Amino acid sequence: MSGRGLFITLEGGEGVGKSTALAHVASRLGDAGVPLVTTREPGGSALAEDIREVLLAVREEPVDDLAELLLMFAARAQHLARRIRPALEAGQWVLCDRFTDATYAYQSGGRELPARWVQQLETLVQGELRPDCTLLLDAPVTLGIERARGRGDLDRFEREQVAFFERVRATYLRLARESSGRYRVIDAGQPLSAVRAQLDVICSELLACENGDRQ
Ligand SMILES: Nc1ncnc2c1ncn2[C@@H]1O[C@H](COP(=O)(O)OP(=O)(O)OP(=O)(O)O)[C@@H](O)[C@H]1O
Ligand SMILES: Cc1cn([C@H]2C[C@H](O)[C@@H](COP(=O)(O)O)O2)c(=O)[nH]c1=O
Repeated sequence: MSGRGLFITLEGGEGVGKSTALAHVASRLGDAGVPLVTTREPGGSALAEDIREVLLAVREEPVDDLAELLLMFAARAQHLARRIRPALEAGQWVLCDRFTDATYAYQSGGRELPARWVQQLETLVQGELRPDCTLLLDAPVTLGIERARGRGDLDRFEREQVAFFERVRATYLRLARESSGRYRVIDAGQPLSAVRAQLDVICSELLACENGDRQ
């Protein structure tokens, strides 16, 4: 494949099914012969995974909101330098579980930090790079929390109040309306078979676009 690979991100609140969806999309694209890197944020490189541990750990000392925002972007800078940019430049597709839209949703929406701080850091850390396509898995907050709780111990974010997650969800839905060309919203409250069917349609569209570009 020539040229830069596609950069696809998966977003959504807690427990909506992003990891499950990512595995399905990766398998569909892999079957179609797409050279693919799957990864996640915060994390995706050794150092960024260390920062993830720091961010998700439940601790006595309250975490300052600005410190949290800066740690998210520190992890992202490393992830971009070590994994995402090299893969895209080599023509591979990158499928990433969360990216900067999560920072808008959680640190600006959830924590209520100014969105312009996120924008400034986005420009500094990413330059022009933005996802080509973002799959937003959307479901009622209580459903996602129920699914997340079914998995056991809760991390520092999963322990937030319902009102926090309602702000996260509202921010994601606003981003999807404002960037409707890039976003595909999936009703993640449906049974897995229906979610998979929606994902299959999106994969076919992405593959058709990419094949069209190459002809
Ligand atoms: N559409 C669905 N219907 C029912 N259960 C689902 C559905 N999608 C995912 N699940 C289940 O819900 C749980 C959470 O799914 P998953 O880990 O994929 O969510 P996630 O969005 O990646 O969560 P988190 O962001 O909290 O890590 C898993 O047990 C998964 O099997
Ligand atoms: C990238 C990013 C993530 N978060 C939060 C959102 C989640 O609660 C955790 C990551 O864990 P998950 O397994 O993906 O659910 O981190 C955030 O607050 N801001 C971000 O930019």
